[in-house]
Amino acid sequence: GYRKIFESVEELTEPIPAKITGVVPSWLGGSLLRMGPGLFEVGDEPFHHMFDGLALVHKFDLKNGQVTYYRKFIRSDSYVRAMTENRVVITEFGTAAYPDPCKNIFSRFFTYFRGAEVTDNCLVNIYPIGEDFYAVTETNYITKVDPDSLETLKKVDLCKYLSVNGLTAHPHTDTDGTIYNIGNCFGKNMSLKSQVVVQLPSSERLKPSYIHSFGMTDNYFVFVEQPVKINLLKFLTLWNIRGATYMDCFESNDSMGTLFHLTTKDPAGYLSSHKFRTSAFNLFHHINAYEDEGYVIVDLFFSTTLQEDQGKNLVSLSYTTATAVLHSDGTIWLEPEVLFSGPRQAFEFPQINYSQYRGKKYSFAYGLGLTHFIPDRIVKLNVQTKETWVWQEEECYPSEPLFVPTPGATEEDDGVLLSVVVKPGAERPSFLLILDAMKLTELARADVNTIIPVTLHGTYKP
Ligand SMILES: CCCCCCCCCCCCCCCC(=O)OC/C=C(C)/C=C/C=C(C)/C=C/C1=C(C)CCCC1(C)C
Ligand SMILES: [Fe+2]
Repeated sequence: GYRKIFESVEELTEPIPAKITGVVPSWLGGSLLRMGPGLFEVGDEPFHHMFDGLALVHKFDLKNGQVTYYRKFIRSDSYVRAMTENRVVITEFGTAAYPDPCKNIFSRFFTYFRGAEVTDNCLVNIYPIGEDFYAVTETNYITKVDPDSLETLKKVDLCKYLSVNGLTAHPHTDTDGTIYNIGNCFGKNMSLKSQVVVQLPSSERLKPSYIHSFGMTDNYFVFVEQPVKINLLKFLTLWNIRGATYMDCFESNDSMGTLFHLTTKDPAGYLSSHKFRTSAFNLFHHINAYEDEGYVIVDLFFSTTLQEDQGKNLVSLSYTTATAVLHSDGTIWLEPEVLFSGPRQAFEFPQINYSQYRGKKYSFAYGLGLTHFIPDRIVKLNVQTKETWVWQEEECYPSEPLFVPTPGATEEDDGVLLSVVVKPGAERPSFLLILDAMKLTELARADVNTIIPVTLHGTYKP
């Protein structure tokens, strides 16, 4: 059944009404916007990686207890040119584009020397910058989208404002509206066209680490330099080679372990003089980070083999078994406290009550539970007590749950969780699920008569 969420669909010409079961809270008025792949092949050419399909933006509108669903393909260059030429024209993360066989040898020769084009297939996330909404991937191209009509408005090249080769799809928004993000700059000079708060030299100059997200507290940024590396020499040489993709430039450094960098957030940002290290792990998503009693606590999802280290533990916080041991070479070795783990089980795509608890001491993380990489449940985790709650239903494939607080709420988990669930065998095979975030019980579902392919991340626009 889960294969259905990786199959191509058509966009809609107008919003379709959903059939409501249960009661949608009367205060819940707004739009849930989500991004994901929607076309998994072009003509007879398949995309080879599950996150390569062409970007589809989805919207559930909630108003007066009623719900509608709408979706449109983003008119990125990746999409428009694929539709025009009926083949994959721009190389995606794990899918190579081949030169047009109809072009003569001279124009193929010039395409070769112009280099391959960087993808603008913004399927990973959609978030607001001021009043506007941008669909993003991890390259320098972001795409402005009308959140009402879902029309593609314009492609923006961030290289015009910043010296970055790419940046994460997970920026942080501060209480004053400032948006912080982290990107890789492969050249030496950072441009001053936008404010650079802090620069972190890569521990291997020609092999920066892959970064998918970062942590932010009131005063610090947390950057985890993981052993998943982008080999720049491979990147430069492979780029023009037939059949090569971004994925081919990735490699693993088996000896470096993982480095934590702590930097201050003020405009004269500086790096902590301590080097924090731990065993090798692979990281996509930070959950939250905060300061407490002079410590910075960092919660994240990762996969690793844990080690124990001997020495005096510098952590005296009463509520954690995480340790930090000072070594004679001046580095501090970190060992985590495990909040959740299970064989073949993952807890990923984390969300919190972001507007009120980002960077603050908090209790609740919500996420997608996966079994063997198949998303099959929604999980709530109390990161202080390790208590968990689960929502699960037979043959159902949910998406990352977004937390929306009840207006005027005083409790951290007073609100709802919104998740797009696909139930392939059902008469109406997808629904927007609205859960009570406290108990993880169902308040309502809004069934639609179309399959909704996998979505990665999104935003709730009140
Ligand atoms: C929702 C359920 C899905 C089920 C799948 C199971 C997943 C298992 C859990 C894993 C954790 C989730 C990870 C999510 C990762 C994600 O969002 O992936 C999407 C990322 C994309 C499409 C990244 C694209 C990055 C590109 C094109 C980067 C290009 C670059 C380089 C590699 C080096 C040079 C710079 C540049 C051009 C930026
Ligand atoms: Fe992500």
